Amino acid sequence: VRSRLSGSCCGVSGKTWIRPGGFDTGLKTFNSLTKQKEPLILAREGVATWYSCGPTVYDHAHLGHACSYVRFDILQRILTKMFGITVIHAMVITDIDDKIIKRSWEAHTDVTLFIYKHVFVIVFEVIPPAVYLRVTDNVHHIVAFIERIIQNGHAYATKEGDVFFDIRSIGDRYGKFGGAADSQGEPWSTNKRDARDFALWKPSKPQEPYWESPWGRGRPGWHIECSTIASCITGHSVFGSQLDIHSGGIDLAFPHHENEVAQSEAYHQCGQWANYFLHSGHLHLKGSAEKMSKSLKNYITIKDFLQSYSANEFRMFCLLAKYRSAVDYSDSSMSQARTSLGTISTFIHDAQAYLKGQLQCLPVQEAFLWERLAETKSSVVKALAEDFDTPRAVGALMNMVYHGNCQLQPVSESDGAARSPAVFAAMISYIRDVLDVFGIDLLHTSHGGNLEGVVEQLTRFRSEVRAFALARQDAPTSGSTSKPGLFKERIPLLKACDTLRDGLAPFGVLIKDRGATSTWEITQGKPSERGQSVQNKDQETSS
Ligand SMILES: Nc1ncnc2c1ncn2[C@@H]1O[C@H](COP(=O)(O)OP(=O)(O)OP(=O)(O)O)[C@@H](O)[C@H]1O
Ligand SMILES: [Zn+2]
Repeated sequence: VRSRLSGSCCGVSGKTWIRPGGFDTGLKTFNSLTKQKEPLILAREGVATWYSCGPTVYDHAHLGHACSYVRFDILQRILTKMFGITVIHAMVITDIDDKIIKRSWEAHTDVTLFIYKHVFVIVFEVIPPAVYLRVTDNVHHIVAFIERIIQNGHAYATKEGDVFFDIRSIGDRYGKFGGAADSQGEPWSTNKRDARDFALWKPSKPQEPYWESPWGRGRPGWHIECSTIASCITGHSVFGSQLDIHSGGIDLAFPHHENEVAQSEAYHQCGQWANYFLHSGHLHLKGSAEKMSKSLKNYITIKDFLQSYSANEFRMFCLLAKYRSAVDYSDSSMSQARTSLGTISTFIHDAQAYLKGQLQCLPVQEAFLWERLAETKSSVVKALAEDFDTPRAVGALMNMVYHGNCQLQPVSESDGAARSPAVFAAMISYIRDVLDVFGIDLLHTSHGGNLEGVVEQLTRFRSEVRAFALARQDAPTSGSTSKPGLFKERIPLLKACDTLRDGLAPFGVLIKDRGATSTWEITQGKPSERGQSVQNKDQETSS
């Protein structure tokens, strides 16, 4: 039940988090500002304003970046598709900073946006933000933002053309993310009033790109772009002085988010700018204490990853750990993700075969399965409402799949036993809905859209040939010594059917012969593994 709560964030001193006024979503989320789970209360009913610091990826995008974007994409999809909350997501594209300048600015300004759109949005199907905003398109707003902070008494210009944020001016409000209040964020400059003061504006060196400003030619500091762009775009207030959710990797909490908060609250003269900070844990190579990172050169590129696994499998890998926790990347964790997806996919295909009457089964405990479905639905919602607990939600789904599988006990002759197609149809639909919330599309394969139709036709043809080859000879006439059995001359046809089945397995097409009928599915694993699993499991017609 959503309710209007009273409360105000302005005029607050110190680091105390103020429960926002607005609409209680009924969800709980871990807030880095309080280091505990809090009720998620939004300023406007059914709408979440969400700002995320954009990528700073200039060359090889690595799996750590994908981990961060896919995890937050999953969270946003849950809010939207499970809880009906419209997410307004704005993202800044950093197209000017020290690293870009070093790499020849002109050539690299749009690389980050290109990578984001092509790698994360297209390959990993991350929903793009409502707006991407380039820093270089917004420098005049950044200048105006800094001017206001100076007017409000929270920043100062030096004669060298720097502008620094004045940390002492906000007293004990600096250090909202805890533990880092004494750290020295940027290199010491004799022009600073306090070692912790950080640059809002930097004078440009010769040969560097620059913009005109009241403090001379220069360019924005690192943190100011986010505060400005989240707060006001083209003269209008986008999120205004209040933002519901701000997200980023845990490495960004200090100093970046700390400084964003200081600047924004100094600009808006409010005590609480962003109400919730969501930080995701890092991706590590298994056994490594360090996160996967460009500078440590301990990364796996997206290109290399896609040689072995699919984007769907990576999403499942992300779902199997909580978004806040650090995760280990390894072949075994990826194979766990692959197995989970494979189990779901096989169940869907088997249940479909049952629906079509291709799979004859023992009578099903239908009421029991309806109960499992209802229980799963409520467990999934509960898990996701509790700080987006995706591993628990996937666990509930897998449990339902397990029970569904247990009830699909194939028999060669059904003898007209009662059938329960509706409950299986409902389970399939529900699984698809949940996977859709998570952004996983089981039908989506790299083979292109027509493969399903081709496999269907091929399997049908093969089934007819097999049925013909499996036909039994008439019972021998009395006095004859020969037994009824297969027509000898048709055995090569049966062998050809086996060869076709085994030959398609390495391409991810898994045909299963079930008595006289056959079912098929398209699997998503690596060719070698798919081949193996088929060889091991399914040799019944050759025997
Ligand atoms: N290993 C990782 N796991 C999860 N998120 C990551 C990882 N590495 C980077 N990110 C996230 O990706 C975004 C871009 O990070 P960044 O460009 O700093 O990557 P990086 O490889 O760590 O680079 P550098 O080594 O130069 O710091 C940030 O939001 C950051 O939190
Ligand atoms: Zn930022």
